[in-house]
Amino acid sequence: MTSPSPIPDPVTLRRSAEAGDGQAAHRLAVLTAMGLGAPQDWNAALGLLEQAAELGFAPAVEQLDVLRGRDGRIDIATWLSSPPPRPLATGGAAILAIEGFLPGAVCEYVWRRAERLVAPALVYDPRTGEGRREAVRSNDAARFELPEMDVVLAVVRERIARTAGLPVAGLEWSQVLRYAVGQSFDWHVDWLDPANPAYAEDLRRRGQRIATCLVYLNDDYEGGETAFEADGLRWRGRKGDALLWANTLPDGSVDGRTRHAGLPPRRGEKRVLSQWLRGRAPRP
Ligand SMILES: O=C(O)CCC(=O)C(=O)O
Ligand SMILES: [Fe+2]
Repeated sequence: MTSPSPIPDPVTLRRSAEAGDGQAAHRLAVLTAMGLGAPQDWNAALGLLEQAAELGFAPAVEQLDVLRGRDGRIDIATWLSSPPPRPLATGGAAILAIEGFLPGAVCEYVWRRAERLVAPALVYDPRTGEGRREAVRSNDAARFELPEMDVVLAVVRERIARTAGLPVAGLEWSQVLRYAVGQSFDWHVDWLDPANPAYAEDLRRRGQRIATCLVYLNDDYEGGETAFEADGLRWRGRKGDALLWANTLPDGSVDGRTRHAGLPPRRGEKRVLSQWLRGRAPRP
């Protein structure tokens, strides 16, 4: 699940950045965008990203290219707001589609970042606190923990949090899932079973996984829908569309109708960003 990655010291990073270290400027931009170890400040984060690019740190140049509009400016207010969600008919479960959630260039960027990190997807084992391989998931996954984070991903996470109306500090590390033909994510729920004592400590510390957001990074495949028990719903987005659903009911209890699966593509490769959202920031 989310092993704590130590937060680098912002003071040391700033010193290194001032001494001409572009990578340090980029790390500081990420922390500032995420509000980790430093107050969250998007304008300061973008300034640091520009500094990193000027210092020759190539990943910063690539991110600025993704974020800049035609006029060369970065409109952060627009980046952090999303098109309105549309409820899908699902017999009461809160499952929303958001068409055009991310521009195609961001989908391509996220996949370029994920491509080098994907490995067989693991299932969380509460006994060990680690992931283990299981037949339920035959797909591959990449997880962006803090050392892998960048400013574009921080923008995407903030946009997801704001759309869901949940604090960004409650987001787990973002993952990208890749399904080759025939690979699937079998029927499952995303919430942690409160009746299973093995999850008690995680639930106390981090709270329930109350929402899930998927962003479809491509659409040149056949099959591969996300299927829900609720209403027999089967949905797949176009490139850049998102699916957002609540795993819990308004009273906080888990919603069994949100059982779902990532069905196998029949042709082509499916790529999706998967974001699990807790309802609050972790406690110590
Ligand atoms: O890929 C899909 O359609 C489903 C993914 C999923 O269930 C998850 O990430 O929790
Ligand atoms: Fe899921």
